[in-house]
Amino acid sequence: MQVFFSEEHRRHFPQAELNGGEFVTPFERPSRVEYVLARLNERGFAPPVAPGAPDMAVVRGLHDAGYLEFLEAAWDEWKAEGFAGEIIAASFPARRMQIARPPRNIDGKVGYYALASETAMTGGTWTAALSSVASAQAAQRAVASGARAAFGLCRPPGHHAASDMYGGYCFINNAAVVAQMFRNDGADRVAVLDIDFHHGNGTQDIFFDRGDVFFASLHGAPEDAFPYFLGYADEVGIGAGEGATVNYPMLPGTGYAAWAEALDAALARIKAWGAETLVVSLGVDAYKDDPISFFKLDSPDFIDAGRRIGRLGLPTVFCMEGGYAIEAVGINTVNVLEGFNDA
Ligand SMILES: NCCCNCCCCCS
Ligand SMILES: [Zn+2]
Repeated sequence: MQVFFSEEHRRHFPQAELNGGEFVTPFERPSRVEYVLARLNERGFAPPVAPGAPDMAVVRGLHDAGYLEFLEAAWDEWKAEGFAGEIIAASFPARRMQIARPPRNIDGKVGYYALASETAMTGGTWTAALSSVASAQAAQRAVASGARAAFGLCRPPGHHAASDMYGGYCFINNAAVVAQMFRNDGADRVAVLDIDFHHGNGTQDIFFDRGDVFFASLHGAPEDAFPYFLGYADEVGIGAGEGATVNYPMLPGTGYAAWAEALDAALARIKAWGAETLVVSLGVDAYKDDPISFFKLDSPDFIDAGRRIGRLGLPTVFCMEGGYAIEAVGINTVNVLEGFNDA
């Protein structure tokens, strides 16, 4: 399985994340991918290939133009406003306010486009996000050219990014871009399976009213887990998309047996729906020692999960999402890939 990865991810490393009223070292940090790279090498994967420039046409087809302009210009505008720190959202369009009118002021614009305050942006975030989606796109092209599967070692992740929202460490929705590329290549039905601990609110939102891309997510129940405000089991899609979204929210302490039941249910739905290609939002923060999650999967469970996904028998692109138990993120991520390869 070919891996695609860009060193440009390093341009995104905020100095702080707001967590529990403190500024801490961001959980989503560059060393995460170093552990994945080391494990890939240890397990004999071919050296990762650096992607070329991103194909912005498909990115623009999924993300709002104003949002992309905001992401690209934010740092300069933030600095021009005289702010000394990194970009952190502080004012949000809350209930019964004007939620569809972006302010002119950059502080207001940041809050308009952000879904949470934990995700800081720096002068290198935009470039890093472009390199991340370029890795995902290169993985899609490898599969579109005949490979059974490929892995976009994407950093920053993407599944929380909606067409016009960033947060949860995400800016451009890599998995959604890959799904759209499969559609553009002629696949009538594409499925996205999100096994990250956190609900892929951005991916769901992008495809919620579409009947050509199926979205299935296993995640911490929104009552208890970020992103909190999406991911309920009664969210099934609207309009042409009705029946093309399925959510499996699960409670704190969920172990692999129950999680695997949800995985099998999701895989059965994807198969019954008639998906021709599969995109996996590969987060491994369902791991028992993950610092910001509450499931209890152990490392061998990720091998079995990969095997179950592989048995679906679909051309598959894996996009790296979360996983914050830094010492284990490499083992757990590569375990999924190896389980898939063994299927
Ligand atoms: N400060 C702890 C809350 C975490 N909030 C963002 C989580 C994003 C996960 C991305 S996979
Ligand atoms: Zn996550």
